[in-house]
Amino acid sequence: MTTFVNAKKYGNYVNGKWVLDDFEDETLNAIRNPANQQEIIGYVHESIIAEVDQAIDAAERSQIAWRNLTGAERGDYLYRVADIFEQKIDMIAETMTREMGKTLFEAKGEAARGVAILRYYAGEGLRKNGDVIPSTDREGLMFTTRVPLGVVGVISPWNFPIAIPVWKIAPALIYGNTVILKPAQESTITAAQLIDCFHEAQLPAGVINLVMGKGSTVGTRLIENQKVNGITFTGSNRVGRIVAKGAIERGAKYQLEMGGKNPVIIAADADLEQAVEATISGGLRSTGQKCTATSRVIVHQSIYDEFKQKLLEKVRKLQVGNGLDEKTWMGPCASKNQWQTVMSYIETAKKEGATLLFGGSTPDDPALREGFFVEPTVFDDVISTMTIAKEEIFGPVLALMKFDSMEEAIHLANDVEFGLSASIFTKDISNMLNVIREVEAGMIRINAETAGVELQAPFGGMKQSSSHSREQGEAAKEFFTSIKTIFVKG
Ligand SMILES: NC(=O)C1=CN([C@@H]2O[C@H](COP(=O)(O)OP(=O)(O)OC[C@H]3O[C@@H](n4cnc5c(N)ncnc54)[C@H](O)[C@@H]3O)[C@@H](O)[C@H]2O)C=CC1
Ligand SMILES: O=C(O)CCC(=O)C(=O)O
Repeated sequence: MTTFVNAKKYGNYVNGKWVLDDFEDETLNAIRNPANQQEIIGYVHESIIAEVDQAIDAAERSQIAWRNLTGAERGDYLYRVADIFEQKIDMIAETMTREMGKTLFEAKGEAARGVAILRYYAGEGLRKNGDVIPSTDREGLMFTTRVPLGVVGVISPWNFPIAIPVWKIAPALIYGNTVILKPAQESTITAAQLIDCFHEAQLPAGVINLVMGKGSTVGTRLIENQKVNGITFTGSNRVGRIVAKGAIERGAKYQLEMGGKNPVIIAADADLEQAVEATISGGLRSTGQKCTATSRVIVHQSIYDEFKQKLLEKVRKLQVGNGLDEKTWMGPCASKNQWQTVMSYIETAKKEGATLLFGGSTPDDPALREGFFVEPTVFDDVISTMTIAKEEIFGPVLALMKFDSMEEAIHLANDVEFGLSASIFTKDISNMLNVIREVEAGMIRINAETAGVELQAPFGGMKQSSSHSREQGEAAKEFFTSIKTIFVKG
C-alpha cells in the first residue's frame, strides 16, 4: 500500500482530457528529487497497453480534421501554446530542476528555448511545402506537395525534458500530424506541465496526447501499433535499435537521435582561456548529460601541460549542489541509475590505467548526501582503446588525450563509433578546413563548444549517433511529411 505525502498526482492526457480519476493509487509511482531523495515532487501514473491504444485511437480520429486545417490555422494554435508556455517558464523550469536536477539557470534557458521552437514552427505553417518541377510534357504541370505521416509517436528522454519533446511535437503538429508523447519516466511531471499548455490553448481533442509509464510498455506499444505511422526517438543506442527494428518490421517511418562521444581538439595556436571555458561548459554543464557533451579533450603536446593546469584551476572552483541554489554550477545526475553508470565508468577508467587528476567521487558535503551527486572529474593519460575514450558516459567526466600532428588529432576524433558533434580551437584556417572536411560528425563547431544547438539549424549525427536523418529547422519537414509528386494535364 503506497503512503502518499502531499504532492500532486499526474495522469495521462488523452482525447483532450486529463485522466485523473480513472486510475487507482496502486498505479502511481513517486517522482523524487535527484538532489534530495527525501523530497517527493509528485506521483505519476504507470500506464497499461490499453491506455496507449486509447491515446492512439484518439490521435487517429482527430487526424483528418487536423490535417485539413490550413497551415496558418495550425500555426495559430502553436502561437497560442507558446504564449501560454511563456507565462509559465519560471514554474516549469523549477519543476524541471526538481525533477531531473539541472540548474535553474539552465532549466530557464531550456524553457525559453521551448517557447522559441514553438514560435519557429508556428511560422512554418505559412512557408512553402513543395516545388514546381519542369515536365517533359509541354501541356503538363508537375509539382510536389507534402502530406503528414498521420499519427506520430514521440519517445523522449529526460535530459532535455522540454526542448526535445517540443522540437519533435511542434513540427509534427504544424505539418498536420497528430501526436502521442511518451516522456521518460524521470521527467514525466515536466512533460505533463508542457502538455497542459496545449490543453489550455484548446487544441482539438486527440491532436496531442500524453501517455506516461515504462518504455517497455508504452514505448513498445507505440512501436507495435499499426496505427502509428511514424516514431521519433531520442535516447540510448540500445533502445534506438529496438525502435528501428520494430518500425522496419511493420513499415513505419522512424527517426533516431542517440549517443555521442564528442571530441574537442585544442591546437597549438588555440586561445587557451577560450578553449578551457568551452571544454568546461561543453563537458560539464548539465552534469555532462547531453548527447552533444564534450567528453574527449584532444590537446596538442606543446600546450598540454599549460592547458591542463588552466583547466584544473577552473574545475576545482565549480560549485556542485542542488540546482535550485543559485550558487550551484552543476547539479546531480538525474537518477540513481545514471549515477551508478557514471561511477562505474570512473572505476573502469582507473582500472584501465587512466590517471585521475580531479574528482572521481561523490562530494564530501553532508548536505548533498541524499542526492545523486558526483564531482566534476578529469582523467589524464587517456588512450583511445580505453573504455572512457569509447563509450558514452553521460556524466561530468573529461578524458584528456595528447596529439602531435593534426592528422593524429583527426584520427583520434574519428576513432569512435559515434559522430554527433566535434569542435576545434585554433586560429589557423587550414586546421579549421581540415576538421570541417575530415571529422565524421553531423555538427562541426570552430572555436565553440561541442554542445549547444540552434533551433533553426539541422541537428543530428553520423555513424551510430543517429538514423542519418536530421531534426530541427527546416530539416524536420523531411521526417514529419511524405512527398507527393503531382502531374496535371488539362
Ligand atoms: N541522446 C540523448 O540525448 C540521450 C542519451 N541517453 C543515453 O542512454 C543512456 C541510458 O539512459 P536511459 O534513460 O535509460 O535511456 P533510454 O534509451 O532507456 O530512454 C529513452 C526513452 O526511451 C524509452 N524506452 C525505454 N525502453 C524502451 C523500449 N523498450 N521501447 C520503447 N521505448 C523505450 C524510455 O522510457 C525513454 O522515454 C544514458 O546513459 C545515455 O548514455 C539517454 C537519454 C538521452
Ligand atoms: O546541445 C544541445 O543543446 C542539445 C543536446 C541534445 O539534444 C541532447 O543531449 O539530447
